[in-house]
Amino acid sequence: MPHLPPFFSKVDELQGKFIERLSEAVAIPSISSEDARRPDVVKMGEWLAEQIRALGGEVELRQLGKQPGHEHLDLPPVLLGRYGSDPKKKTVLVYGHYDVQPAQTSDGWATDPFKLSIDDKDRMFGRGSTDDKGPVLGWLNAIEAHQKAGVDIPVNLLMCFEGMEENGSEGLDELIEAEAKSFFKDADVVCISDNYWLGTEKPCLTYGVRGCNYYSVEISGPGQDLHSGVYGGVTHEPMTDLVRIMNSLVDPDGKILIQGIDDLVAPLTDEEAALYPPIAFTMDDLHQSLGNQVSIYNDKNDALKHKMRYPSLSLHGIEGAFYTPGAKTVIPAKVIGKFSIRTVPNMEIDDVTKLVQKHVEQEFAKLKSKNNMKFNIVHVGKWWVEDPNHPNYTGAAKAVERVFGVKPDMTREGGSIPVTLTFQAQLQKNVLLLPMGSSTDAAHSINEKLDKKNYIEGTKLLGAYLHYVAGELS
Ligand SMILES: C[C@H](N)C(=O)N[C@@H](Cc1c[nH]cn1)C(=O)O
Ligand SMILES: [Zn+2]
Ligand SMILES: [Zn+2]
Repeated sequence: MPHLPPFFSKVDELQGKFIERLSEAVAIPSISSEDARRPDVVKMGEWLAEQIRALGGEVELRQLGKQPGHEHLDLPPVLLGRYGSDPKKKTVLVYGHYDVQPAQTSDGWATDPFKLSIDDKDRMFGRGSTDDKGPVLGWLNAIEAHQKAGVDIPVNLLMCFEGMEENGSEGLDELIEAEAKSFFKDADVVCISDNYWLGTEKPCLTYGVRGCNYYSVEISGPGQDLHSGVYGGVTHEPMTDLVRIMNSLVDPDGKILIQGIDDLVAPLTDEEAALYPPIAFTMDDLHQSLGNQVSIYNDKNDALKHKMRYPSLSLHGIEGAFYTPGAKTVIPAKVIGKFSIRTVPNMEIDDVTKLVQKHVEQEFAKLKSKNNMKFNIVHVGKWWVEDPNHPNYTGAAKAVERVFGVKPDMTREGGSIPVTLTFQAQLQKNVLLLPMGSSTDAAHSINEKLDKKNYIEGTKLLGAYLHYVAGELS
């Protein structure tokens, strides 16, 4: 691969510009789950489109109409881009997302979440730095470094960047289905950079994700919030009901308490169990990324299995609860509890939902409360597992070895990327997850960051992958 050294040198030379590009992106608070931020999500899509056009790519911002259930809101557009259309070359479809999770300084951030701040260890802090603005910009950086180094990109690139990934990817499945035989028809393989290494030193290739079924339980009763001194003891309290229901879902050791859920999980075979011990992952890696020694399991292999191949149930929050500092003596009139289940093979979305709904209804009935309970499905997305012996993976493994000098670990991601399954099913093409960020990046959390090294070497990796996958596919 004689073209790679000049490309790598150009990436190093341009790193200041690439960091500036990330800094501009982080400054746009494109939070897809907050209605008031929707204009910023749109602005982010437009900014990205301009960046790609400036590099010579063709871009369409495809409008998706109104957001189901929020008809006052337009969905952010999906960016469909193309760079190169040489019929002699193979075509790689890359996907990423330009929306981010919510963030406020008051959540506990050490710096402004929407201002990229670089510390003395070259850690670049900012919402979206690792999830997923850094990796998305990695593709653009790779194009620019090729151009400026005078190195031809050996594949055509199709780009699909969405603005609703953190909010259920609304509208995307329909778009992919509609465009499978038109915009996406030339794709030979799919590559997604939107997950994380298991530790901080060793890259990985990821061939599976867990699904995510997200639910809410709404309990309402009194006509308005009440004074707990005047009405405490004489009314059924929505919060008391809700806390009981939420408490019934999962135990402190992470065991899901909903009857029938465990029966849906594919049994662990000896062959699969043998995959975990060789993975370069230690309990120290886990504790470092958790920020404390609070792991449920003491054994690395148990921890890996519960990250990758067993389901989990997490309690996320209670809307309507009194949560600010102080001691307000209120009885909230309506509260909405939110929780999700990360699903794994062979859990079908609807089977899980039926069990969860039945459980919640039974638990509420046990309370004999006069309040009202509503169970809602917020969004769902299925798990995905891919064949890691495909040229898409062998090409990526060679790129990792070239850039990092090690063979990658083969992992399954505990998080969810709903579009993986849609691409696999609709395009019938192999899908690869090629992460840029590390386990300590704190995606979705306060102080999210991307290490400068991961961003710059990750840009080299994405570029090198295009060369190696072209070789493997030809
Ligand atoms: C792994 C990916 N970067 C990610 O963060 N995905 C989200 C997707 C999601 C599902 N429900 C809401 N967002 C995740 O795993 O939480
Ligand atoms: Zn995310
Ligand atoms: Zn993401």
